[in-house]
Amino acid sequence: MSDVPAILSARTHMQLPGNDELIRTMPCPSTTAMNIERIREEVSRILAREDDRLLVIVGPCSIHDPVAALDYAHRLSEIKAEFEDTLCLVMRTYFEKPRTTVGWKGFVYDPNLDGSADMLKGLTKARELLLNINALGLGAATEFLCPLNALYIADLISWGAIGARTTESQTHRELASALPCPIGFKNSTDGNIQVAINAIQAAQSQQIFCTTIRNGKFEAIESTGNKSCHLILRGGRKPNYHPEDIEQAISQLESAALPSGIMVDCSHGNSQKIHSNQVVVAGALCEQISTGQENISAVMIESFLEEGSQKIGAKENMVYGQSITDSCIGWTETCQTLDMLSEAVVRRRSLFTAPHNLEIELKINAV
Ligand SMILES: O=C[C@H](O)[C@H](O)COP(=O)(O)O
Ligand SMILES: C=C(OP(=O)(O)O)C(=O)O
Repeated sequence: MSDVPAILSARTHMQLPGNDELIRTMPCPSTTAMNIERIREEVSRILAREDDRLLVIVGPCSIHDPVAALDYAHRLSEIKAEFEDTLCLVMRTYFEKPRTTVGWKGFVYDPNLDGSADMLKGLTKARELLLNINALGLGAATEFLCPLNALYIADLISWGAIGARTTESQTHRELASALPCPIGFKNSTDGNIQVAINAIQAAQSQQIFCTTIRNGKFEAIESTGNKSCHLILRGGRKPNYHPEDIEQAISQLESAALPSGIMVDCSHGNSQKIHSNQVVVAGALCEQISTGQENISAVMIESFLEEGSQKIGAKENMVYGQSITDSCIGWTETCQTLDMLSEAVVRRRSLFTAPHNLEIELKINAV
């Protein structure tokens, strides 16, 4: 007979190691840790508008196949240097998916895609993939959804999101207040941006909350407060990437005395979940950036090797490098979109620097 009182109506699915135990067996090498720290600082500076480049969080809607994800990471790291002067590229590596009702909850929950829910494998393979991606010198971005799962990977993340469905959650704001990387809060699914602004204020503050970080034991911890938090406009009932939406967001941020560097998500409510619309949204952002909109500091793009999406099916029938959650733009459109964003940054820069030959700068960047 168990001496533990029945607290939850649940039974053990599988035992998991503590986060510190997994990290001890799969440590982050010190050179990688230093690089992650450097990328976090770069990202923070861009969001604080101390660096006029654009942060671009780009990659699949979700990770489901680590081989295809690493393949994508190789491609991204190869073109990263080309854009270094205008764009800071960080790869989306989303291992957990928030669901409107139910559905596949992501790689850490179900890496075999068959409902067997081998979370030990999911957490281990997620960490392995992050170590491999970071070893390429490429930063990784993720959505922090389960506050406990976060503890297994947060040391390998350069930028994190709190999603539209959890921005209003106190638990997530507490977690964000302790996370070691810049965090973006999305507006809610109906388009309310005030909840994200409230979240930024909460996450910037010191918070005391319960978690486990050592030997699987729980403790109350006191966070420092995360000063590098920002707003993500992801659209809602209607898109919110137009100039008047950006102005409205700036005014609400300024009223709350918060820094006004904004990320715009080209997908989700802004694309109305039609992947090709992401290019249209990016084009509209480029128009604003080129004409001097300085508050657009970052964009998010859902992109994978192949455009579109597919349903989970028999392994042999699945398309390599295609999303199994929201549909993504493909690699060719991704490169074209990055070119367009880069050019917009050059044009914006030219508006704020001493007169010079813009055409020459654009040519130099294109080489
Ligand atoms: O980004 C992915 C999805 O938009 C998010 O997980 C919600 O998906 P769902 O509405 O299909 O559950
Ligand atoms: C789920 C996501 O976004 P949102 O929270 O905006 O729906 C996402 O970026 O994968």
